[in-house]
Amino acid sequence: MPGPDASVVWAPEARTAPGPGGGTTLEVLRALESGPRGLTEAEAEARLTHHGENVFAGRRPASWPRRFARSLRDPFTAVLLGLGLVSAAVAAWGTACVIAALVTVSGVLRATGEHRADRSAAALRDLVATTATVRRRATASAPPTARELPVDQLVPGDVVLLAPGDLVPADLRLLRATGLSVHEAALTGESAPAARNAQDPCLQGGSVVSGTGSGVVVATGRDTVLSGALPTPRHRSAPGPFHRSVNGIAWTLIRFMLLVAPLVVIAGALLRGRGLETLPFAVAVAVGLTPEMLPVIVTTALARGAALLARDREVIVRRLPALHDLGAVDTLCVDKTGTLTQDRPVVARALDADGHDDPDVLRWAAVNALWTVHLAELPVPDALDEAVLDAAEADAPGYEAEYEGVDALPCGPGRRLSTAVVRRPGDPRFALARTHTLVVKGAPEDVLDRCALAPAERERLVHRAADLAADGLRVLAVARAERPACEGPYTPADEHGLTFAGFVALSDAPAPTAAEALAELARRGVAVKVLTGDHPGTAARICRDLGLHPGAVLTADRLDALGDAELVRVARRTTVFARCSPEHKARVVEALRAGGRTTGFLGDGVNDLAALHAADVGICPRGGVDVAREAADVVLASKDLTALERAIVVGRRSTANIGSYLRITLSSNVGNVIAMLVAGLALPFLPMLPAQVLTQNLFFDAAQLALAFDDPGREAAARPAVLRPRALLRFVAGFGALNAAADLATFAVLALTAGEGPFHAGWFTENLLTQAAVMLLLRSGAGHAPGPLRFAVAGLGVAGLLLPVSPVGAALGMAPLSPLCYGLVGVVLALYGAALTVARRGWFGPR
Ligand SMILES: Nc1ncnc2c1ncn2[C@@H]1O[C@H](COP(=O)(O)OP(=O)(O)OP(=O)(O)O)[C@@H](O)[C@H]1O
Repeated sequence: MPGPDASVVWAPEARTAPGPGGGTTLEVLRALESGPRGLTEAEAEARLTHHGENVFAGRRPASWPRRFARSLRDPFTAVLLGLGLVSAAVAAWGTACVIAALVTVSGVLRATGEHRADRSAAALRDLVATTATVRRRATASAPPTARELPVDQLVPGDVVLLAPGDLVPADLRLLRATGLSVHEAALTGESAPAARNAQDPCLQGGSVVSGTGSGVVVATGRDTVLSGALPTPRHRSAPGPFHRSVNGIAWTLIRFMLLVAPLVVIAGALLRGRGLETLPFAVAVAVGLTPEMLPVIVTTALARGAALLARDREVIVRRLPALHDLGAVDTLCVDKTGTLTQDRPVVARALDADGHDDPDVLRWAAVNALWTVHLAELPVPDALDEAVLDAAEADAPGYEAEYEGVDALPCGPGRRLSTAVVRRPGDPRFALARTHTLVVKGAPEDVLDRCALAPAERERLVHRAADLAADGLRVLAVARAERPACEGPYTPADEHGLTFAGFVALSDAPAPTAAEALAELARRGVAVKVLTGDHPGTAARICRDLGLHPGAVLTADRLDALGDAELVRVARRTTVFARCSPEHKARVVEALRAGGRTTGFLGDGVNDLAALHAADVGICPRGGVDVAREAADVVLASKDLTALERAIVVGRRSTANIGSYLRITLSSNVGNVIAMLVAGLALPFLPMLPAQVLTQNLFFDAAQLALAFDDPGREAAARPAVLRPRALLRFVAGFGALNAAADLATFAVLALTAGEGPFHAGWFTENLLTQAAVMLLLRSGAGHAPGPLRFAVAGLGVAGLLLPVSPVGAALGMAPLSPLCYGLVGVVLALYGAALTVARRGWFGPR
């Protein structure tokens, strides 16, 4: 039997298939002027200057002009531009110019906002920047040391060490590999991980699923295969809740606008015998409907929320829309270990098959832990192994010297046991003549399945494990087998016919803030589901201790028996899912989403990757493995539910402000449009000239930017916040009708008391003042409006009163109003304000 390094090969002469750095490994190293000991710091620095940073081409932030150009592709802007072209075609230059101004202002604001948001997001991303373990030397003669380095600092020739959960940071040629398997879905679309051996190429973008290895960097940055193959990083294909809502609203409005413009022209022609001269007015009416500031408000509100969360560095939002989606989350899936518990397990008992304390069981568990940690070269020992080793140091001293390791089969995604193959120390020349001992520890069901046991005895032991688990203990079964020493590496097929040794039970105390955070999440309408790899009994007990009613626990084997449709129903009412593999976690998340739940998933391991991708919002603690952090939309400073709950609140508040904007702008705009359509047909002249409509629109838009800075009040964070197109349209229909009534009353009053010029002025004033009132009364917040909002509302009012009597007003075709008209408009406004207050109470309830 070969020694511990049986599967480790460094074969410099071996030839490989073409790939990064063709030729033998030795040739590659020579060409790169490097070696297995890595570069010196000075060499690396010089290469960094020469090759530039190792930044993935698809991740470079877009430039400002590109962002501006992209903002023109937004559906609203496209419609505005279309309307501008129609105006220019009929030589309505005033309308065309104002539309051009609107498009430019909204595009500049949006591009600038996004640019700034992206810059600060990039700075935040740096806080969670992925690092690689690189082997470098201080000087040519110094010994190599492994250290963590931000991935962008890697250069060709660097020697990188790989471990489970690492992202392959650049294109590599592998020098060593121990049971290394790499997932390269981003490159190959292949969902199963592929085994990688020494000399193989290993491409940037892959993620290490299991095993360890080292490789020399052959290409970085733009030169990697991934940069050449994929211009943009892979992301979820289905739109998230945010895009679904915004798209729904946008398309309803666009359909309405496209209907309104021709309707105005046709109605004008049929009822008033007007010709194409109504077209600019029709265009202005359609423009009046457009919430063209929506992208700007969205970016500002979300960027502000994200900045707020990042201030104390507790939560980092990697994709702005994810903040909205976080506020929309109504179901949060978490694991148990490290989230509900502290992940500091301590051995509580070691028992034999009859339930008597037995230090021998601990000793075997420690032999297993010591040699799996050692031989599998795990970057950090698993917490369970560490606990076993700590306990054995005190209670079973001297176990380290009794055996030496031969091979190890560690735990991995979906594998709930570990095996160490050991032998008595001695002269390795006689190794073949002697025996090897397989020492296995792991989940009781999995270990007992591999033991030679009568069914009744197996059943008895399963129950004993369940009893321990019901006390909230984590339970590991320990077993072993003596085998004649053999050649070749051991495989899971060797794990059979074992002799059961006993159980090690470990306690893991609940996380101190978990109970409070769970209660707070429940109060805020978030259903928490626990998806754990652990025993159902342990999970249920921890949940109960934390005040989370576990109900009937669904174990993975029962989950497997359910069809997709059935799982949708069962997942909704189940709180704890136990013995989950990575696939089970992803399947549960998908079932919850299919059942209409907006689902967040908190996970930090390689095991969690599929579920992080499947969720509406993937959440990972900063200490999670690289691949999990890269897959996550939101990164937490620690695996802390309290910080997550705070982030949900901020997400909801941002959404509430976006909702305020949509409610206010749409109900006011729809009211205006209805009134203008009716008045346009009833009056011998156009109720407002196109330039007047567009000017008031410009003022209203500018003022509404302040809504991104509103305080939406406590109510806004009480329930999951989603922009629901239907509810919004109901609101807009009701409040739009009220607004139209106020406008029509103003028309009636002005038509009876004023000529065309004062009529326009009267309506302009009334319009801006009603809009100011709507901003104050229809916002989400109930308390005092914050400074920016008060300032914007006051500005709108002042513009409404002063502009018509100023030279600008005259240039726009307005003439001053008589005091009587002011008085009458004032009465209409007072009545509107009162009606709005009553209607608001009806909609929002008393506040
Ligand atoms: N180092 C280990 N040695 C032996 N068995 C292990 C080891 N680590 C985990 N296991 C077994 O695998 C099971 C699943 O582990 P996994 O890491 O998937 O989930 P977990 O840590 O128990 O729970 P959670 O999913 O809530 O984090 C454990 O309950 C345990 O039985």
